Amino acid sequence: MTEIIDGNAVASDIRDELTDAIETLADAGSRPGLATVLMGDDPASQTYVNMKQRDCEEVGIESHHVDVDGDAPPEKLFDTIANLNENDDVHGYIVQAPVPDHVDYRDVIRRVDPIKDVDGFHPENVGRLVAGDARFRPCTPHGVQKLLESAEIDTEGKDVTIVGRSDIVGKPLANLLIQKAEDGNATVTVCHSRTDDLAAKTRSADIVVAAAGVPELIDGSMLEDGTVVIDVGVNRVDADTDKGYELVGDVEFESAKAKASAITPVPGGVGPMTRAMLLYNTVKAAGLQEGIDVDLP
Ligand SMILES: Nc1nc2c(c(=O)[nH]1)N[C@@H](CN(C=O)c1ccc(C(=O)N[C@@H](CCC(=O)O)C(=O)O)cc1)CN2
Repeated sequence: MTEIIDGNAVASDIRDELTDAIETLADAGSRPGLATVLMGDDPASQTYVNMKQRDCEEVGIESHHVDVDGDAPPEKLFDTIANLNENDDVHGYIVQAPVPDHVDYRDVIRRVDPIKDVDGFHPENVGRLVAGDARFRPCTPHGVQKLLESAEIDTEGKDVTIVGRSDIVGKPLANLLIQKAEDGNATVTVCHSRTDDLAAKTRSADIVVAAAGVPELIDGSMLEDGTVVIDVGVNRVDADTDKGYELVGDVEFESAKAKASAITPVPGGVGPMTRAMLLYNTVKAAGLQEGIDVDLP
């Protein structure tokens, strides 16, 4: 029987456990604050930002939000960032990606105070992660690690093929999984759009992480029996539904499930974990800035 790894359930457990840490902060007179910044009106980004705010409310994190006009000059976004860096009520914030084409996301990230960079994207935090001393693990890779742990899937000595080399998922996840750590010690192959014979790389893996942003790129014919399949993709494809689209992963679920020993669904797999780990990083940021020790799950 193939195990379906339930990201909604694991994320809910993490939110419950974070509540204790949030109480510790409250006892010491502090309430963690998270701000989301959205430039433009990308519908998927609006959904994610709304969900992040709802998650904050559920666990007792104060949420703030700033909308920046999609046609505004980059300086408008940089001013918003400067204000958030100075705002003591905001312990962490994220600038939702993607930003409009006329803004270079790297210019944005460099301006975020690294201690408030709860996405873990600032070069200082990337450097720390690569050096094995992560301050904030990026939310999706950390969520993938927590999902594997929840399903008791050990990465030690395993061959992991990551399909996708993004700064948000592929690169940081590869770095985390090769680390000398209980949730690392894997042998990692990172594939991308120029990889020759992708199927050979996925077939040779114990664990496949699909994070290419290409709907149903990986199907069962590309997997050996018993592979663990983690699907990071959340793609909106046109469909005859109320919303006019349906959510599809980077994995063709039914054929992959027939081969996999365990698999994450879309929706309800990695997505909710990305949001839960953002709450985790926010609580961690609040503890660091307030000088309060908090127990994190
Ligand atoms: N600043 C950032 N921008 C982006 C990140 C990020 O980590 N930081 N990651 C992705 C998108 N993402 C986070 O914002 C994200 C993706 C998916 C979900 C999610 O909960 N998905 C649900 C379905 C939601 C729906 O109904 O559409 C699921 O998979 O079950 C949350 C966050 C890009 N940008």
